[in-house]
Amino acid sequence: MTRIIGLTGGIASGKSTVSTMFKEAGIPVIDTDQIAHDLYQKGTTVYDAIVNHFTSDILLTDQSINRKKLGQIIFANKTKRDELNQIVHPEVYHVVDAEIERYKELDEPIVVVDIPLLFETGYDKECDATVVVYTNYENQIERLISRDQIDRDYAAMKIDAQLSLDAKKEQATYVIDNSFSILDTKRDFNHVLEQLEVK
Ligand SMILES: CC(C)(COP(=O)(O)OP(=O)(O)OC[C@H]1O[C@@H](n2cnc3c(N)ncnc32)[C@H](O)[C@@H]1O)[C@@H](O)C(=O)NCCC(=O)NCCS
Ligand SMILES: Nc1ncnc2c1ncn2[C@@H]1O[C@H](COP(=O)(O)OP(=O)(O)OP(=O)(O)O)[C@@H](O)[C@H]1O
Repeated sequence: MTRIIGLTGGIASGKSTVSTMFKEAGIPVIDTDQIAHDLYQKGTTVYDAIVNHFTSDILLTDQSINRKKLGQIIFANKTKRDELNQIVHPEVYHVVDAEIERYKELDEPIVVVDIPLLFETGYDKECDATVVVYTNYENQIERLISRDQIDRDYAAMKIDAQLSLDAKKEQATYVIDNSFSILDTKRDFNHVLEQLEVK
């Protein structure tokens, strides 16, 4: 029986940091950001649907999708964000479901699905347990500013595009606090592995 663990957090809370820890523990991770990224390649139905909806204004000179510009559009406008989500999410979850079936055929004991919008899309209902990577709002802002080289207002806009981290924490089976050092986070992570009885 393959157990499905939904991994989420807030933007820049540390999902990828914890996702790497699962991989280092030998646990397969399905990364929905990466799946969405791959679906954006020129020639896919998602690429065509996005260009059709948002026009070629969101293309770079090499005809690839200008992720930065698309981000600026959708993080500032909920209607456009919902429209992009309606184009992308069904295709992402189609790939996720196929990946999970493959792991079930391999009789993999546990699979982690890294989904930024786990609760927003209701995919937590498909999981046997959920893990929320938590940090405080100020940390999220600071990390976004330094990682994405954006200003405070845009960082706040990106954070506000999701359910609050406190709300996600409330719904989580397990919470990993990623507010301090990576060593502290690793301690929380190892505790979650024990709870999941991963040998
Ligand atoms: C807006 C886009 C172009 C920005 O691309 P960029 O390379 O700058 O960021 P990346 O894809 O790595 O996402 C970074 C983080 O942004 C947040 N985020 C991404 N999409 C969304 C969204 N639709 N709503 C809320 N937060 C989002 C997540 O926390 C994600 O981890 C891209 O995120 C996108 O296409 N999003 C729509 C598809 C989606 O919802 N992806 C999330 C996983 S299914
Ligand atoms: N404990 C920590 N202390 C300091 N910086 C951290 C910590 N954890 C993560 N970071 C940094 O914060 C940024 C966000 O981390 P990470 O990419 O893991 O978050 P994420 O939730 O996957 O982000 P996104 O939602 O954008 O995919 C990165 O630049 C990372 O190096």
